[in-house]
Parts: sequence; C-alpha cells; structure tokens
Amino acid sequence: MPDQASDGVFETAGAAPGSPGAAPAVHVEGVWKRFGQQIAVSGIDLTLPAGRFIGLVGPNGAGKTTTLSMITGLLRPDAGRIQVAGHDVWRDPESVAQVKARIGILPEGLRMFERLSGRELLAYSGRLRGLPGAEVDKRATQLLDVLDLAGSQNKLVVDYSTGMRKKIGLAAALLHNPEVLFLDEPFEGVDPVSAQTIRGVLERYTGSGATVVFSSHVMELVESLCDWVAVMAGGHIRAQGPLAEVKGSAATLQEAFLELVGAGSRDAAGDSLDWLGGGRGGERDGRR
Ligand SMILES: Nc1ncnc2c1ncn2[C@@H]1O[C@H](COP(=O)(O)OP(=O)(O)OP(=O)(O)O)[C@@H](O)[C@H]1O
Repeated sequence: MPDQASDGVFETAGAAPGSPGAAPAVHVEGVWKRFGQQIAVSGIDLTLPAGRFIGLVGPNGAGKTTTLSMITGLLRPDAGRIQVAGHDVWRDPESVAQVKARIGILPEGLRMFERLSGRELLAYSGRLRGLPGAEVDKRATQLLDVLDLAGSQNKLVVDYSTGMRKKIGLAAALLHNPEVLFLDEPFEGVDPVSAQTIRGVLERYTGSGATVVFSSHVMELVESLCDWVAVMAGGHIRAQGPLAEVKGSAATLQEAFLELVGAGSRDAAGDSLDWLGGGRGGERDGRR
C-alpha cells in the first residue's frame, strides 16, 4: 500500500524488492495500441521487477509514451492486460483508481496549475491524494528543501523555468510516497545541477525499495542510473532485462542500443545531404 502518513517522505514505499512471491512492479501481456492506421504498440510483453531503477529506451516514435500512458491508466489499450504492483489496471474503473493511488507520474509536457505557487501546487496534490494537511505540509517542506525549491516556493508555477517545473512535478509525483514512479523524459531541459539533484532524490527513493520507471533517449544517463533496461523500437520490445544482459558484449549501452534498433550500420546522412556545408558559392542555394 502507498504510505499515507509516515514520518519520512521515503520510508515505506513498496514491498521488499526481490522478496519471494513479490509482484513485479509492472507486468504487460500482449498489449496493442493503434491510432488510425498507425500501430503505436504492437502486442508487447514486458515484466519490470519491483525495487529497480528501470530505463525504457527507444528512438523517436518507438511507442514509449504510449506504453507508459497505458501502464499508468491514462490511455486504454486496444487489447492485452496490464498489472501494476499486482493490480489489474484496466479491469474496471475502480481498479484504475486503485492503481493510480499506488503510482506517481511525471508525464512528458506536464500541464500544471500555472497560477498556483509551487507550495500551493504541492498542497493541492497532497489533499487530492487524501493526505492529512499537516502531513502534506511536512512532506512539501522536505521535498522543496531537498529539490532546492524552498526559495521559489511562493513563486507562481507559470514563472518557473523548465528545470524548476520538472522538479516541482517530481515533488508532486512523490508526495504520497508511491510504490512505483513513472517519469517520461525527466531530465529533458534540465541543467546539470538540477539533474544531479533529481538523480539524488530518485536514488534515495529506489534505495528504500520503490521502483522508478523512466523513459529517455540519453543512453549514458540510463547506463549510469539504471540496473534494468527495456529497449523499444517500432512498437516492439527489442530487449528487456538487467543492464549487463541487455548490453551483452557491447562496450556501451549506446552501442548495444544502435545494434538492437537496427541503426548500427546506417550512415545517417549518406550522400543525400551532399549539398550541405562546404560553402562553394552559388551551389549553396541551388544555383550553379
Ligand atoms: N494521439 C496520437 N494520435 C496519433 N498517433 C499517435 C498518437 N500518439 C502517438 N502516436 C503515434 O504512435 C507512435 C508512437 O508514439 P510515442 O509518442 O508513443 O513514441 P515515443 O517512443 O514516446 O516517441 P518520442 O521519443 O519521440 O517521444 C508514433 O508513430 C506516433 O506518431
């Protein structure tokens, strides 16, 4: 169960990782999603163990956001079954609500209540999650402090920078101490100092037994943070497992990734951009 009123923000998230019989954080079976003619997710099977730092990687249009949206109860699959922490996500409206109570989400392009201050946003999120006011206050203060937002807590969210928005979104997603945290591109547009802060918070959170699932294009980041990786391309899962297993004999995750998504031998530009660069007078704008 999600922690409703413990002393610390991260104390009791999730079941003990790897304990016998513990449900995986996410179990996906034969899930499909189509938008018109476009098959975004093509009958995928995916099992993500609890208590891990998990990276979902794939090129643009691979189906990562669609998959995360279906797992987190935001988008109904056309077919298949999804369980989060042992609960069926799409069985009925009540099951969707039960799953949503156990998870935290930082979606891509997060829309927030811009006219609230950072602190007000956290107060609102906490009450929405059913936490007592005093507990919300305590946790909000701790999170604002750890995420280096204490000085901006009374500023309106509309005036926050991209990095600050990611951090306040992360604070809102963590406030109810979820079992599983889903983050879509959490480090995009975030400066190195804020990235380090976010990273510290996430490492502490998974250290307590909770699960983080995040999507990213940045292989170096995934390789340095994650102990479990799933690779998606063209709506299919190309590989999933412990980082070392997915990397195989490749020197880096980037190298393994390019091989898995079939881009290893592609010459990105080939001869098709032979007009680009060089600065040879009239040829620059197509004149000879
Ligand atoms: N609402 C939608 N309507 C139509 N097509 C969609 C919709 N959402 C996604 N798609 C299509 O489904 C495919 C998968 O998109 P998705 O956003 O899941 O990929 P992604 O891996 O998250 O990509 P990126 O890394 O670029 O964010 C793409 O071809 C995309 O154009």
